[in-house]
Amino acid sequence: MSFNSLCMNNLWRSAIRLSSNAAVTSTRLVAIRCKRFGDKRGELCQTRAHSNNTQHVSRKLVRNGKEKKLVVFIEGNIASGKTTCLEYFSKTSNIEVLTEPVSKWRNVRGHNPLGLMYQDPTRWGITLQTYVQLTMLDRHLSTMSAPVRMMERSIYSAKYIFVENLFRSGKMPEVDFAVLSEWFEWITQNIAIPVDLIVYLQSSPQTCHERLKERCREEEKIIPLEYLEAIHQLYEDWLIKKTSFNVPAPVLVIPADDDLQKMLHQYEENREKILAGSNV
Ligand SMILES: Nc1ncnc2c1ncn2[C@@H]1O[C@H](COP(=O)(O)OP(=O)(O)O)[C@@H](O)[C@H]1O
Ligand SMILES: Nc1ccn([C@H]2C[C@H](O)[C@@H](COP(=O)(O)O)O2)c(=O)n1
Repeated sequence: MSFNSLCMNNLWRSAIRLSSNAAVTSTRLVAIRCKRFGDKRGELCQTRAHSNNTQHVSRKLVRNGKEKKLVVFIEGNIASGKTTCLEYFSKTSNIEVLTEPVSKWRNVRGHNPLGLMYQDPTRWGITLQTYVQLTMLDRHLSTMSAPVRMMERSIYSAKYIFVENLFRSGKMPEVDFAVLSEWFEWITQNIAIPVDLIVYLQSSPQTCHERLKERCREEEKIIPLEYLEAIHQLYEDWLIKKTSFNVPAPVLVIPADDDLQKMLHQYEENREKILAGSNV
């Protein structure tokens, strides 16, 4: 038996010994280690780590006949209505909602990297995006407290949309982009980021601009329509055309230009699909 196989066997054995309460955390740790050992069988590792009664069913895991937890990312442009959507679903029992940690981005030990980035993206883009990457990873790896997790954006959109936009628009130096890319690649190659479905709130940049002005977040007052158009295009290429970057889960598109009442109706219509982690 090779050294790697020996280590993998020991890891599985110790993971199975862990209590079921620690299942999510242990799955994560084992998945991380599987990747570190160059093992491509991340899903198999997860299955074995859960328990002897675990079986793998399509993209989901079931344990003792019960469905494993489901993770849904809510993606979309700035002010497209992601937080409002999450607030709506947070009223449902059994759904855990994680909003973006914007308050951290506005205040890290008394500094405001979000505000600094909008004032001078070339100087502070790397600072904000490094912190976004860390705080999003922390969100992804936190222990789930409900069967369904709905999470605002992801480490993927941070890189594929926001970092990419800074770089393409000439506002991020090549060296900063290279360092962030190395970090991102290391993280995504070594750590399993659970996701079952991406819900894309597809709104026009004009609608977002109106809503952004209405929300009136101090740091965002200087955002022009062109910025939202660039973010929109990157989202479309990633999640609709699927021509730019890897899409880590099926995508459910919800048109998001309608007024609040109609949007709530649409969320209700899509509730079953979302809770099933399905885009059909
Ligand atoms: N369907 C809607 N129609 C009109 N205004 C909306 C709608 N959804 C959200 N808003 C408002 O638009 C602003 C941005 O919404 P928010 O949910 O914070 O967006 P995001 O989280 O995507 O940035 C908020 O002031 C919110 O009250
Ligand atoms: N990787 C990221 C993620 C978000 N931002 C900015 C965009 C907004 O000003 C703010 C929060 O976004 P919202 O939830 O309102 O869509 O953070 C960024 O610059 N980089």
